[in-house]
Amino acid sequence: MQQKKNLFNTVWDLHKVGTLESGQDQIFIGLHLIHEVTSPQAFQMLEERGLSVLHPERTFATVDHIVPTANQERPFKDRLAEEMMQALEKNTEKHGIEFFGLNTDDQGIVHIIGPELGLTQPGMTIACGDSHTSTHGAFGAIAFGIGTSQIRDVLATQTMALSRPKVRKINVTGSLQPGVYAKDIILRIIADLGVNGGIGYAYEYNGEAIRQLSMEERMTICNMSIEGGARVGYINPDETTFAYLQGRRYAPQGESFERAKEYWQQIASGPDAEYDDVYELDATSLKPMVTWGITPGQAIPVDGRMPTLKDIPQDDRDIAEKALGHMGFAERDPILGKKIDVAFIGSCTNGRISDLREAARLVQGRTVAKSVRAMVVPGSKRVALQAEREGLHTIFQEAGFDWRGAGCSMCLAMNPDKLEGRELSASSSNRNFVGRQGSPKGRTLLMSPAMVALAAIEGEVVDVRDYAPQAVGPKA
Ligand SMILES: CC(C)[C@H](C(=O)O)[C@@H](O)C(=O)O
Ligand code: SF4
Repeated sequence: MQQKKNLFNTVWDLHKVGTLESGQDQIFIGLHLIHEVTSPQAFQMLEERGLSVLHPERTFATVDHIVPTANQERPFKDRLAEEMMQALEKNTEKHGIEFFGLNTDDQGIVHIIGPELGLTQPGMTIACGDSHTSTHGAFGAIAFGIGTSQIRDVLATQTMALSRPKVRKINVTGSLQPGVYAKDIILRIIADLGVNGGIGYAYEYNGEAIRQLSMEERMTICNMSIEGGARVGYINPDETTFAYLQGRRYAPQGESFERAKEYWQQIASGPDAEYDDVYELDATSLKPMVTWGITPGQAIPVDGRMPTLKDIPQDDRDIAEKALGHMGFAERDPILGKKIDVAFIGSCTNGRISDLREAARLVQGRTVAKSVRAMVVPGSKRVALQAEREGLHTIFQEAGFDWRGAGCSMCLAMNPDKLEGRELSASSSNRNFVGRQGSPKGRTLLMSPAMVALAAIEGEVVDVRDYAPQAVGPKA
């Protein structure tokens, strides 16, 4: 392995089958994950051409987006949801693809269960018909969100055509202060570089602050790469990665684990690896971040104020004006103290066990404000079961949160969980687009799950650093 190559280029070159006439590379895909929303049309395309799935043993399916989180009785009340579910059941059965359905403990949001099951491993190429596939990069895999025709290509050939992106190293130095989390790192990066700043790039997150993060925190960061325009985001594998993977169902076992580990160590970017661009960020100076607008890049520190339109570069001014209009906020408004109606803890960004533990710790012994509808939706069945073993569900329920079944839920409201009217929600998810949480007039403030938990209690945006600051801190 060449010392100067970064992980991205090493893994790309190892999976390159050839160069196509178009100039794109044909890349072998080691792991293909599918869900109910984007796969039915791809299977239909195979059908129309009389093709079969080339490597069903490299393809795994789950159901997440349309899953009702309260009543999961079949048939689902929503006819379209039931159709999507049936299509996935039929397609996986017909092609011999493993399906982690609602009747198993393995079901959950695709980006949560891949890592949980040890399917996601360093050095892999991973594809899934879902933009947040970048999450899997947290393990030192290169993982691409793909569209329907690419799902078809991967099903039929286990390869797809891709143009090689450039690689930007995002070097996060220092250490996070108490009350500042992985979510705040990525919201800051997107605010700084812009929602389009990463187009044409893969982001390598590196530096002391990243090395200190747990795997779950690393996933939060890689998950939102796509919100910054980078289709791929990754972190070099290290001892934290290996410890997480050891013993997981699909991870190599025993001696093969040791061999794999040696290999995984070799592919990591070396100290003199080269990049197309480098961006520096100091973690020590970061504060809890909250979005005030309608793109994940429109975020400010919790003690900050919304921008003045004339100070915003022309390119961003129109969307900022639209954002203030939609949100019903004014220039220079503080974000602190904004009254919320709904609190949502969940999603593939922040619906893992460590997120729930931290939220529960802050909620314990407190009560949700009367004006707030609050819910916790574990990202997977396994997260739900673990939380229940630890009694977290009781803490949430006693405080007045709704404790739900696993799925995407109000992250995008393709199920019955939706905002109503102009409701303002504090949400641990990744997108605050207009209408994202199910109501065209609905409004979303993105923040860390700890901040959502406290907003639920107080009925308004508060600063997590003001709550038992000595006890608040990044998760171990
Ligand atoms: C439904 C799916 C295609 C979509 C995505 O690609 O990300 C969804 O998961 C989302 O978060 O908006
Ligand atoms: S939780 Fe949200 S972002 Fe993640 S896959 Fe589901 S809908 Fe997409």
